[in-house]
Amino acid sequence: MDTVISVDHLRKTYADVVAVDDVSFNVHHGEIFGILGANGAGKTTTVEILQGLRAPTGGRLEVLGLDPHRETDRLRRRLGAQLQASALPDRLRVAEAVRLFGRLHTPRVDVGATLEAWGLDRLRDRPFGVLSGGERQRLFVALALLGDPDIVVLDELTTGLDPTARRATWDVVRQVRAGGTTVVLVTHFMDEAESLCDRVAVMDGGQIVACDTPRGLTARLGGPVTITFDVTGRLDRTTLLAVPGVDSVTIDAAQVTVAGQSVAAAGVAVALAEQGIRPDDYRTRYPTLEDVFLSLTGRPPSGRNRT
Ligand SMILES: Nc1ncnc2c1ncn2[C@@H]1O[C@H](COP(=O)(O)OP(=O)(O)OP(=O)(O)O)[C@@H](O)[C@H]1O
Repeated sequence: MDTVISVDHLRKTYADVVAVDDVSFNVHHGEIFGILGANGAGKTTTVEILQGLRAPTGGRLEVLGLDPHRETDRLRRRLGAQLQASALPDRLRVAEAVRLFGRLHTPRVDVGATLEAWGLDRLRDRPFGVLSGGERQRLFVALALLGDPDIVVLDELTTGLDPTARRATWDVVRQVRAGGTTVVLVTHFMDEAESLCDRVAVMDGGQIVACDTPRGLTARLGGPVTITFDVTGRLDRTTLLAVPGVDSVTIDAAQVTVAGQSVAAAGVAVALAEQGIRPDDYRTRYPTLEDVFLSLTGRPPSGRNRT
């Protein structure tokens, strides 16, 4: 597995504020690597250092074998970053934006092919100022990908988008990965990290408190699977307790709650069927990244945007 970014004991202070505190991680070629955390966790500072926009106070880092602080110009050709909304004038048309930013790259950018690749051709004559939030983000991703960089950094790409536009933007990010570009995705949305990222670094108070695949994080830290259902007839509690992976069975009037490891989910359904019980409102709740965040930081995430 090729490492394209390596960060080792990175530290960044602003006067008495420790924004990034002894952070280490690697990003592999071709993955979507998420940096997840609440406001002020140190995410943006970390990715700004990766792009050479800020100097680290301490630690070592390499991006595509380059030192971002000392070899910024060489890195800029290989690392794309998303613009802020304020970077484009409202009257600039979509095709003009692609043409304008395309001039910064060699070889020349094929404007028509770029518009088509990102589903922007029907918007080509529309001024930036009238684009919807999702259309703007699609344009920003297209601009960040001009020049075919090896890595792209996307920071809070879906903030303020409605559920449909968010999902469409996720598809655009998957399209970026499918094209072979490594994505570093900064987000404070748990569901975004969970469904989009191959691996996630959870940041809190300037530190990385966990780094793994979303599934690895939830399996390790997310707590038990919970199965709830309603029954009207008699239920043999001991049979359910004997199901492999079941830790507890609680019966409260007609509602039954079973907690256990993920392996228990199928076993409980089978045990009920064997008892001839047809439960109502049968629900299985698997741990989510939100549970992981809670267990790591002791508080719920600030970025709630479940869809
Ligand atoms: N230029 C600066 N001067 C002083 N403190 C700063 C500066 N930039 C960031 N900070 C502080 O560093 C900490 C980390 O900020 P950072 O922007 O990296 O967090 P973040 O995780 O990206 O947050 P958000 O999701 O709100 O953007 C915060 O406490 C912030 O106030």
